[in-house]
Amino acid sequence: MITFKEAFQKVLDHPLDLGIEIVSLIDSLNRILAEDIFADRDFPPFDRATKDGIAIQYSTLVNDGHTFAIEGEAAAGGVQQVLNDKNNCLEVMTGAVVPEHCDTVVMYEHITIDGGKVTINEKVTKGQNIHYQGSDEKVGTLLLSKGKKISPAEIGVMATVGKAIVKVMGNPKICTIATGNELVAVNETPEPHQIRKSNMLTIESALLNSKIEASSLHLLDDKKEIERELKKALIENDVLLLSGGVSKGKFDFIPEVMESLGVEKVFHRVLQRPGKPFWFGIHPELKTVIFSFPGNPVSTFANYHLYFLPWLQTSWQLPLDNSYIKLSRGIKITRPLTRFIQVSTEVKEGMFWATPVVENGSGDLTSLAKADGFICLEPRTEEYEVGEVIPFIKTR
Ligand SMILES: Nc1nc2c(c(=O)[nH]1)N[C@H]1C(S)=C(S)[C@@H](COP(=O)(O)OP(=O)(O)OC[C@H]3O[C@@H](n4cnc5c(N)ncnc54)[C@H](O)[C@@H]3O)O[C@H]1N2
Ligand code: MOO
Repeated sequence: MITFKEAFQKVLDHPLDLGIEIVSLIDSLNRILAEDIFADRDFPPFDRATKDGIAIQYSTLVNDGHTFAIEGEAAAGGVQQVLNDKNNCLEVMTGAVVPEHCDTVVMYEHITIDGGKVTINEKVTKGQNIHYQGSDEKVGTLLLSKGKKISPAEIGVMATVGKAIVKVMGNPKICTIATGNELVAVNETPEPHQIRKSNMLTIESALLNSKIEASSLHLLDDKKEIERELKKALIENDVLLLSGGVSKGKFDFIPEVMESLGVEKVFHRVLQRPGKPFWFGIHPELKTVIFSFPGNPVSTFANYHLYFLPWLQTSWQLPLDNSYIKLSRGIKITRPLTRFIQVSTEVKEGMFWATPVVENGSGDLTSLAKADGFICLEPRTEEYEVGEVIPFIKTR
């Protein structure tokens, strides 16, 4: 059996080229940007008034007690106005182009208007209340780099530079496959010996967090059916995510069927808990990548986060996330398995701390809802101490 570190590396050694997709701006949310985004003009694109009030020429203020006649008004969305007489002012609205010959804006709260004449009541600084053209970014500046995850903030930036369509990293075509005769649909009432299938809905919803829509299959423990369905699935998809049927049971057909269909086993079984009977392979001609996770719900969930998500990051040519957390309780981990322990997290004195959740093994799927992630503990002779900083895999 190989170690977790070896298995992890082998998975990362088999990335797929997922290409690039072109999507509408709004559909790019939560996708990975596949192009650099530049400023198409100066930001802001003109000297912009930042207050509602009047625009004046500052030099006029040297005459104490000067009052300004109102020449007209400048509204946001209107072309630039011109102040004809420097002794006058123009009313100006936030977002309007600062009128020609004006260099200062005074807000309404600081002036009095009486009979069409304006008196300024507060000290004025030359240039106040103007957001100067190009003071945020100059035309041609790189605003967003390829590889960035697109959040609503990036959508706003791309909208302002006129990106109606966006290049994003391609998604793999994925089929999630549940196996086992004991499984019934969520809307069915299980017989006493049956359970509802939950693993693949967990995985399908996790994929939606990465904006990937997957198809799904349920295979009964019938070798012929498994063979027939997997053959099709291997051709039609880039990735298969399976759950169940990979340990030692008489009906655990997945590894042998995969190999009979020409899938190359990269490894089977890893020195880890949960998730030990994980089977990973690739079809050398079809290039399909197969993650066959152990069926216990915590094992499927753990291995999705431990292996599939880093594989996806690598296929998208992104760096891997490395998170660490402090341990709130001492733990002893003996050889030979790497342990992934479900923890809840809390912030104390500005640091994140992890506390193991109460759980009942890898079949206890209710424990998933108590945890914020897994801590990764390698076996070692000394106990892990309170306050020790350890790797953390976030799951929410
Ligand atoms: N003799 C051995 N037995 C087992 C070993 C072993 O090394 N030797 N490993 C154990 C470990 S660890 C795990 S994990 C499981 C994994 O077994 P399989 O991958 O073959 O999974 P199944 O037997 O099909 O299912 C296990 C368990 O999970 C439930 N399950 C399966 N699919 C779903 C689903 N889609 N939704 C909800 N629950 C699901 C299934 O009903 C079983 O209870 O093997 C141990 N045995
Ligand atoms: O993969 Mo198993 O998770 O150790 O129950």
